[in-house]
Amino acid sequence: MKIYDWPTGPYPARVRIALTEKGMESEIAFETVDLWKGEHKMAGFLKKNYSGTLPVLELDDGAFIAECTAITEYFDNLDGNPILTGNTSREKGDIHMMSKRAELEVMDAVSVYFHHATPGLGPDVELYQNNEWGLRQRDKALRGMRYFDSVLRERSFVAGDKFSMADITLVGGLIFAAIVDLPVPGECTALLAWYERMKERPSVSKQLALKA
Ligand SMILES: N[C@@H](CCC(=O)N[C@@H](CS)C(=O)NCC(=O)O)C(=O)O
Repeated sequence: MKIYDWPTGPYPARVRIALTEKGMESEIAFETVDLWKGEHKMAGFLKKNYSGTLPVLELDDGAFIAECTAITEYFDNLDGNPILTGNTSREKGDIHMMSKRAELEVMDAVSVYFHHATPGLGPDVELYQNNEWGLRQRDKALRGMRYFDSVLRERSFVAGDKFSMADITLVGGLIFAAIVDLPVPGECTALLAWYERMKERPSVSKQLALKA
C-alpha cells in the first residue's frame, strides 16, 4: 500500500498518527506530492483524487481511497480491532459525530483561513482567494476551540473515555492552527491540557518532531 502525502501537512498528519497508533507504518510506502508546487492540482494527481487534496491511499489492486476519515477507517478495520473508530454502534456514532465536528468547526475552518486570508500556498496555487470568508472561518475555528474546551471539561477524550479518531482530528486541527499562528485562546484550559496529554502520545510526538 502507498500513501501520497506531504509529511508535515496537518491532514496527512492525521493518517500518520493513526498508522502509528495501529503499529502499521512499516506496511506503507510514502510518496511526497509537493503542495507548494501545486502537484496536487495537476491532472495526473486529480485522477487519483478528484478533490485534489492529500493524503490519498493507493491499495495494492490500484484502487484509491481519499479523505482522512475514510483512510483511517480502512486501516482501523483491517485487523478486526477498530480501536480508533469504535467497536459498538454507539461508539461508532459518537466517534463519527465528534470527528466530523472537529473537522467542520476547527480543522476545515483553519484550512479555509489559511487558503483565503493568508498567502496560503502562494499565488501560483491559490487561484481564488476571499479574505473576508477566510477571516470568518478563522473566527469559526476559534469558536470551535471554545466548544471543544467545553467538551473536554466534561470528559477525558473528544468522543468519550477513550482515545479515538475524533482526538486525532482535533489534534490535526491544532497542528494546522499552530502552522498558521492561530493560538488556542488562553482561557481554553481544558483543551490546552488535553493537547499536552496528546503530545505525550508517541504517535503525536513523532509527527510533531517532523520539520517542514
Ligand atoms: N477533507 C480532506 C482534506 C484534505 C486536505 O485539505 N489536505 C491538504 C493537505 S494538508 C491539502 O491537500 N491542501 C491543498 C489544497 O487544498 O490546495 C481530508 O480529510 O483528507
